[in-house]
Amino acid sequence: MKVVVVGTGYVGLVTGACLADVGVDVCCIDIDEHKIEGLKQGILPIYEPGLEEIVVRNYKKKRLTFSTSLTENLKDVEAVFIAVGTPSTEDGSADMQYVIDVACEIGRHMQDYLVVVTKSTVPVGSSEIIRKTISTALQKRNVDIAFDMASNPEFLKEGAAIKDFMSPDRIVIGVDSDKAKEIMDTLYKPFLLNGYRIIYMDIPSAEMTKYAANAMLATRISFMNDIAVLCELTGANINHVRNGIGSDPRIGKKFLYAGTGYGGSCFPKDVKALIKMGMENNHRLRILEAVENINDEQKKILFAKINKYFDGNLAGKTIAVWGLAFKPNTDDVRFAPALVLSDALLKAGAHVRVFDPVAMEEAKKHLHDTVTWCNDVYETVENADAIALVTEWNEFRLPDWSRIKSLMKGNAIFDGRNIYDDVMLHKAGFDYFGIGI
Ligand SMILES: NC(=O)C1=CN([C@@H]2O[C@H](COP(=O)(O)OP(=O)(O)OC[C@H]3O[C@@H](n4cnc5c(N)ncnc54)[C@H](O)[C@@H]3O)[C@@H](O)[C@H]2O)C=CC1
Ligand SMILES: O=C(O)[C@H]1O[C@H](OP(=O)(O)OP(=O)(O)OC[C@H]2O[C@@H](n3ccc(=O)[nH]c3=O)[C@H](O)[C@@H]2O)[C@H](O)[C@@H](O)[C@@H]1O
Repeated sequence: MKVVVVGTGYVGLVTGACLADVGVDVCCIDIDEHKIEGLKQGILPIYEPGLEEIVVRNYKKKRLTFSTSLTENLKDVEAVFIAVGTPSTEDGSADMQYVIDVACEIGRHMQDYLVVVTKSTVPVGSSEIIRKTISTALQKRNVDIAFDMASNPEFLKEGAAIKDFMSPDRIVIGVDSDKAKEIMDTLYKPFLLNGYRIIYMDIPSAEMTKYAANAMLATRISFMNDIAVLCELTGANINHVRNGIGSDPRIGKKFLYAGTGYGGSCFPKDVKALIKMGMENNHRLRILEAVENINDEQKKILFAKINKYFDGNLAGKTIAVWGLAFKPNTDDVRFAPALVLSDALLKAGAHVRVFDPVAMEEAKKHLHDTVTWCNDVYETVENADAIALVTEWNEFRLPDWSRIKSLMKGNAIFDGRNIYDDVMLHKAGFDYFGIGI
């Protein structure tokens, strides 16, 4: 079986590599020549645990190939997965331009029947727009080639993408033809051996399912961040509250962690796009408006705590920032809370010393040059007045606190992810501040 995946980013590369790993003949396409050249040499454009091994193994076996040309790779293909970006436009809606470009290209060059699978996160109705775009291109060529659409939104998490793709909780597929269903069934059967389920539905429902899933998860996070603020004001502890409510199976334990706000390339943009979709349909999604507002506030919370601790006078203070990626196990810094914090600290006149185990190179593209880039946690804390833990990488969990204390000028720790034991740190002589505790 032969498929093409267009867009070789976090989703496209994982999709292509995992399909190749179960025996499918996959060609991954990207317009970024540098990315494609690197991949041919085994250099991955992203950090994702376990991905390199799968990419290299399948490239060597020639089941996985890379190209910048979709045109030359559409022959004998049964499905084309569209996995290009759909970032926010200025008004918050999803930018469909990259997806439409790919649709035009497919219409201009497809030879035989194939299924066009939308894997990018796209607003409801997009598959119809893609279908029309392809049909128009076929009409211009004066050819009559049949094709079907499928919506197959992706639910993987960065940092756990391989496991999420290989053993998914569920695979959602929207189709409106038996032929497309048959092809999607064949492609995904290898991932269903342990009883994992494909949920079939109509195409608009599949498109909406993706947004609703991300919006629900973002809502849980903003809800907990809001309760965390109230915990601090009333003397409760959000960690106990989380344990208390998470034990109710109707609520569940996951995605209840208060922190510095959700970041990443998806929750922020997908919440925005869903709000916009609501407005376009004369329906205000008031819960999501609150979710977004709370998140914007939460991203400022560590700065507010640090600023208060130093009585509003951060000029000349040195702050060590631990973690730059929007979450652990990724180098992705898109909409990362650490960038918001670092910028605010710099603006207030503080010296900012930063370290992240893998996201330093990515962060350099976004962060002001005046931060000091350090090689490890110990270097960041040299003469620091305070530490701000923003990303809960494993290696930040149990550092040598006495060494850290001896290297620091001050003794304040601001724990943006509630990973430290406050009692232990107080005993070790630190002033400790968490979120909602
Ligand atoms: N990052 C994630 O964890 C997840 C992302 N998604 C969705 O998947 C989509 C892709 O997201 P990412 O993989 O993060 O994006 P990304 O930005 O990492 O990768 C997109 C790739 O598409 C390429 N591209 C753009 N236009 C192209 C064209 N015309 N032809 C060929 N390649 C083209 C870009 O050069 C880039 O390499 C988005 O809609 C996103 O919302 C869904 C689930 C998870
Ligand atoms: O559409 C997408 O791109 C993906 O978005 C999220 O995945 P991802 O953004 O990679 O990472 P998450 O683990 O969901 O974390 C997102 C943000 O929420 C924060 N978070 C997460 C969980 C929590 O309890 N509290 C919390 O603040 C994280 O720190 C991070 O900043 C979803 O979890 C995926 O299912 C989805 O496919």
